[in-house]
Amino acid sequence: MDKIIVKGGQELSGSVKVEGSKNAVLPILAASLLAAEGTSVLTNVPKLSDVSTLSKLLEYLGAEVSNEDNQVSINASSKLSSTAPYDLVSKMRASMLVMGPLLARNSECSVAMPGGCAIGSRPIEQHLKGFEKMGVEFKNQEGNILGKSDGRLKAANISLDFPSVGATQNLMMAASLADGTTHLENVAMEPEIEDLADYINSMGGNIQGAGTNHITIEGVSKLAGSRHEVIPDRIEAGTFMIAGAITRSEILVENVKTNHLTALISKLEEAGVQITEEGRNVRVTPSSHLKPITVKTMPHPGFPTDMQSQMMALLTTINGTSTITETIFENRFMHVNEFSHMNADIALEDNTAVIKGRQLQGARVKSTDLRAAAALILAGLVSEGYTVVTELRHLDRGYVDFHKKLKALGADIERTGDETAHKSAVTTR
Ligand SMILES: CC(=O)N[C@H]1[C@@H](OP(=O)(O)OP(=O)(O)OC[C@H]2O[C@@H](n3ccc(=O)[nH]c3=O)[C@H](O)[C@@H]2O)O[C@H](CO)[C@@H](O)[C@@H]1O
Ligand SMILES: C=C(OP(=O)(O)O)C(=O)O
Repeated sequence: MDKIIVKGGQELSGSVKVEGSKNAVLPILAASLLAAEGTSVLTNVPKLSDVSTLSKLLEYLGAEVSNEDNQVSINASSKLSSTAPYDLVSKMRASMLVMGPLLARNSECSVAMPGGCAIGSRPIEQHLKGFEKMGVEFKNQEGNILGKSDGRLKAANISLDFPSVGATQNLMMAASLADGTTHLENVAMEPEIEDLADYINSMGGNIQGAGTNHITIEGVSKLAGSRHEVIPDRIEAGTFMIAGAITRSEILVENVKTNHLTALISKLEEAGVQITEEGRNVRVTPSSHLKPITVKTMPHPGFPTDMQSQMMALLTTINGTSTITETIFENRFMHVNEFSHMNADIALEDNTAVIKGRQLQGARVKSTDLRAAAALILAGLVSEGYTVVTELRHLDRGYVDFHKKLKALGADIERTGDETAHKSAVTTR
């Protein structure tokens, strides 16, 4: 079994470069299906397992996809299949994002329901209700959602019950080829929504207001492939900022858009970490005595749920009592149990974690989701002794060469399938 072994206690130094954003590129890959002519060339694409999974799904649906270094080219000009099968959809929930493009191109889709996942049940009724307003009828058939409209989708006025990122993206994609002007209200305002709108507009679409809570989409009759550079990954950037903070080390994080990270930066500053913008880079300079803080996850521009577990890792090391309240996902505290194996003092009160800082101890822990994987590794950087982190398939969904980047910063970290050399030093459970 693949595992990462970290020996705690090393100071970090130097710089680390952030990749293109996973959560931006996944909807953009799905949106490439909207182009009935031409080839899209996406650059700054991170080499992640989620990108390969979605590329396979696009190929299954009939697109030609080629990958070279950090560039992916997609030609979706052939007639597309409308069926997204369970084995591909179940690997990654973002596969649901092909619904909008398929309904727009084919007036039908059949997408397997992937069910819940480790962080919650993650229903998609906001997507379906929006599509229904655009003229789609749905039925469930043996675990698949079948959607069908009578010809071209119709523009609609849709107000989401809450700002779902995926529903905003799916409806934006569908509306971009619909008949008329769609108004989407109470939508998500994440930077990845703006990046998707920029890509669709570069294909010939007409989307205004992305990044605000009201998006207007004038449907066009066709879209064509285009070239687009994916924005930097704000969550990977934030994860490395916490790597500097947790090790009390000064590091430079390269390729960061600080305006995508305002909530995280202000919480780090409140805790005593100095964040200095240097052109496209960010210098992280923690003070030696960090202070406890209160954090609450919120839709953007609030504190991102995807940084919650990494922030928890940091707070377990700060003297005093901090709290984190999770408001986005119903079950995104699975890592608390893993942190407690590392001697962390965390009590759960409903959706709030009360964290009292103390010295962490190395232990054998398992990644419970993608961000938890990174958070446990961060905790391992400052634990006494060795930490072994397993279930790395989660990490590989969202981080490119995570252990190599930390090693280059000075961490004592290996990734291996053989832990025998370290077994005696590691607390097993
Ligand atoms: C690939 C991608 O970009 N994933 C991100 C996206 O996920 P995703 O797009 O799935 O997140 P949503 O904003 O849709 O979901 C937020 C919450 O709303 C619930 N919900 C959502 C839709 C719906 O129809 N009904 C419903 O109840 C979900 O279960 C969840 O509890 O935004 C999340 C919130 O910032 C991030 O954590 C994920 O990293
Ligand atoms: C929850 C995440 O991703 P996904 O929505 O793809 O599961 C994440 O990136 O932290």
